Amino acid sequence: MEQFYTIQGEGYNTGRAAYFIRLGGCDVGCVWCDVKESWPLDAHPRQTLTALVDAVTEHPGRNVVITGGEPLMHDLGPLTAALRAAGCRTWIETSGAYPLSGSWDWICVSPKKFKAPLPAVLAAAHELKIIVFNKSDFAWAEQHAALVGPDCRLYLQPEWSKAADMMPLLVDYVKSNPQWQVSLQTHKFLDIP
Ligand SMILES: C[S@@+](CC[C@H](N)C(=O)[O-])C[C@H]1O[C@@H](n2cnc3c(N)ncnc32)[C@H](O)[C@@H]1O
Ligand SMILES: Nc1nc2[nH]cc(C(=O)O)c2c(=O)[nH]1
Ligand code: SF4
Ligand SMILES: [Mg+2]
Repeated sequence: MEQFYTIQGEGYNTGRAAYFIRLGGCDVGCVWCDVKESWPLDAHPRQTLTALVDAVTEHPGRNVVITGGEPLMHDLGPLTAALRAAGCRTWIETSGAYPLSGSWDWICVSPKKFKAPLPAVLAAAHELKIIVFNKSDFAWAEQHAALVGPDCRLYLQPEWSKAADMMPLLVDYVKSNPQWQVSLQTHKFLDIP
């Protein structure tokens, strides 16, 4: 759908330069999704792997984030193999609702109520990023934290439109439950893609 070289705004890799490849297609249906234009599967132009990798390597950064839409609706084996062959690190942003494909250096799973994450994807996560939209989401976050591996990093990220209301609760929650960290969508404050 789109591609851009920017700074990873969220989660564990916040602040690192990264090339983003946003793949079209998502049927998860989050009411608050900040990229609903990505939902149609076939509305976006197709590109060859060679063209994509060439575009990535025009920039000095070698971190590549595959996002969407829901990127795991596609078989990501060929894309991640081509990126790794070009010396890139492969990172994914996924809801976990579809089976894992591809080879990954960093897997961020952000599970959704609208379409449950698969246990195997949660088990493979390096990072669990829960979007906090209302106060019931803390208990929901703990249910998912029980399903990830022992070394998985745990993040609570406010839903953008509710951030002002939820931040005080989120701060108190992390102070009381320090296994969790706060993640903010810092690119939105920086006004970059
Ligand atoms: C647009 S999604 C694409 C990847 C994948 N479909 C997913 O949901 O993880 C990228 C990240 O943005 C988060 N996100 C989407 N809309 C948001 C919003 N309104 N506020 C905060 N985070 C949001 C998602 O939870 C996910 O972690
Ligand atoms: N800068 C920046 N960081 C991000 N981290 C996750 C994003 C996404 O939409 O997947 C995103 C994004 O859209 N922009
Ligand atoms: S799973 Fe991701 S892309 Fe799909 S609707 Fe939810 S936030 Fe948007
Ligand atoms: Mg985004």
